[in-house]
Amino acid sequence: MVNNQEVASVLQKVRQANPLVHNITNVVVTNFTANGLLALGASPVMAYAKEEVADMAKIAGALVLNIGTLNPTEVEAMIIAGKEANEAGVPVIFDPVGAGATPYRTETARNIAGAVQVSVIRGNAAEIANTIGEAWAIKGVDAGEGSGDVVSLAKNAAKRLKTVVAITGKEDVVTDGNTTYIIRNGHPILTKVTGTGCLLTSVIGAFAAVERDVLKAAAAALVSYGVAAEMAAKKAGEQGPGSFQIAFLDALSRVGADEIHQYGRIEQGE
Ligand SMILES: Nc1ncnc2c1ncn2[C@@H]1O[C@H](COP(=O)(O)OP(=O)(O)OP(=O)(O)O)[C@@H](O)[C@H]1O
Ligand SMILES: Cc1ncsc1CCO
Ligand SMILES: [Mg+2]
Repeated sequence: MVNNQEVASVLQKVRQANPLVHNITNVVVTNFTANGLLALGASPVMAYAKEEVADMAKIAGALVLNIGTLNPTEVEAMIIAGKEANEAGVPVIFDPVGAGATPYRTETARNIAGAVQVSVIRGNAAEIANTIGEAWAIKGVDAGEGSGDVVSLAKNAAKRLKTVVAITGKEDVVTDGNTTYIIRNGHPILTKVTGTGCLLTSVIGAFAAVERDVLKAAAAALVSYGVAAEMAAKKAGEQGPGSFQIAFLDALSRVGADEIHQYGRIEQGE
């Protein structure tokens, strides 16, 4: 059972270990992702060339693959890096950005999930549904009243892909198919800053680099990230998304055991 105490302890391990996180990510969020990982206490690197991704991936603590602005050259590099990470026992975290939006994206998400053993896949409900080829009604995306559906979707995806699945939104659901946690942290203003989902995927990478129990690592990342967002929203949310983005980077560097114990809202689901 992952509780706030365990969340705080994995967060502390990230700060102590300063893990190297290799990101092959999209051009929109690159800088924000690097700064977010630095603020948290991890060590980001972006490397894309197929000539070097295998060498980088095998020395990293985690590899993050994100198809937000995909192209064939980059996808080829992602698969090379992913396979090398698998060989080296480096956890691979996958963000199927926009799966379902175009056939190329959907196919690529499925190809990557098939070719690489992914430790965690993180996306919104529509992206996860499209990655496993399940129909998904938009009205179920807001986890409010539809959270039961999100839980079943997450469990199905975990069983089909044999991986931990994190579906984020108003509430976050994370499951390995057997054990499920619901996290009720975060703030709606996160949806007004681009790349907050992508940075979260990389933050899961930092946590997975220091904690072998992948479900625990992912749950701890979701709680820490959501609590940091609440701290930032309190400080700067009223001023708007620009101030919030900066306050959020600050909060990622400040969030610690005290805040996790005070604000962390994680519970075990069915
Ligand atoms: N309505 C909401 N209330 C509180 N937190 C939210 C809400 N919507 C999203 N979040 C939080 O925002 C973060 C990003 O999740 P989201 O589901 O928006 O990712 P995403 O769709 O991949 O985003 P993007 O592609 O824009 O980066 C998560 O921490 C999630 O919990
Ligand atoms: C806006 C946007 N377009 C492709 S990726 C991206 C960043 C959010 O994932
Ligand atoms: Mg996203």
